[in-house]
Amino acid sequence: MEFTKMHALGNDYIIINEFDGEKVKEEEKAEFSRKICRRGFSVGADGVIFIQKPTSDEYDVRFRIFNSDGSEAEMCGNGIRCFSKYVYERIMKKNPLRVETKGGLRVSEMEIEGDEVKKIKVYMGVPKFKLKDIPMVVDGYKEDDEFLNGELKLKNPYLPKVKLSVVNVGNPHAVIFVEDNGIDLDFVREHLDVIGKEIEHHEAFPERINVHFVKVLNPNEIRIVTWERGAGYTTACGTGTTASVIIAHKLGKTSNRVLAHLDGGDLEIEIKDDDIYMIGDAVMVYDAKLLNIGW
Ligand SMILES: N[C@@H](CCC[C@H](N)C(=O)O)C(=O)O
Repeated sequence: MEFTKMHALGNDYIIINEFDGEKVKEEEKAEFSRKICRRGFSVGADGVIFIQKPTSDEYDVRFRIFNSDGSEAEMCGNGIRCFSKYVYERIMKKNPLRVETKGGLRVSEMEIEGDEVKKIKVYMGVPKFKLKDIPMVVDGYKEDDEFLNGELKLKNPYLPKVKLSVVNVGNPHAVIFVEDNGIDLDFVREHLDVIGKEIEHHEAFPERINVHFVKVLNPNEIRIVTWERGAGYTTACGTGTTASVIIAHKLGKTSNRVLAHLDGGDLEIEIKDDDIYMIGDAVMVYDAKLLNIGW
């Protein structure tokens, strides 16, 4: 099977082109993704992206994303930039590109030089804040309530409780401002695999959650360290950056245009009235043929 390895800010994906036909059977996609993402034993990646024909005329193309643990996510910001570049350069010269995702319609507008996509601006849909839309279940809150800088009890020995905010931008995110929790990003890095994992799997989140630790540097810049649902630590998360800026803006911490500094590089988020845009690039690393998926 042929595949392409791509990344955006070090968040790396295996792209499988199924536009002209299925290459991995539907019932095998989860197991296939888990195996092929295993670093050292197989190709290794944070996830797998399948390019498919859309299910209705409303869209040009369909985006599917599986995390490295085999779970299917609704959306992926870095992934959709990789996907859009691949689709434009190799499948259809459509710009803007209307993409069907499990999280709803996303529109990619590409900056082109020659035949190459240099920059991608993605319309990120309408964020949802109600607990029923995350989903989140927590004592004292009703399903139509929002959870903004609310307190959640934890069981790990390093951080017994955390103030966090939640938003769904297609997929669910918990945003934690370090300055509101009396911690810094060095502390976060030291204990990320314990604290990140605990929040991802917390009983308050029946579908698990992506977790982002954010430091506001000034109204136009933030720093983020991410723990992803289904993938653990990653160098960057596009939907997570979008979620972090939406929450920071809603809490009055930042302006409507923010440059986010992530471990893998920088990403720009713009809020224009109710519309949210993510602006960044993507890199095609190599094309290859899979000989042995590993185990
Ligand atoms: N890295 C992604 C998000 C991938 C999906 C996520 N782990 C989830 O399960 O929701 C991004 O760039 O947005």
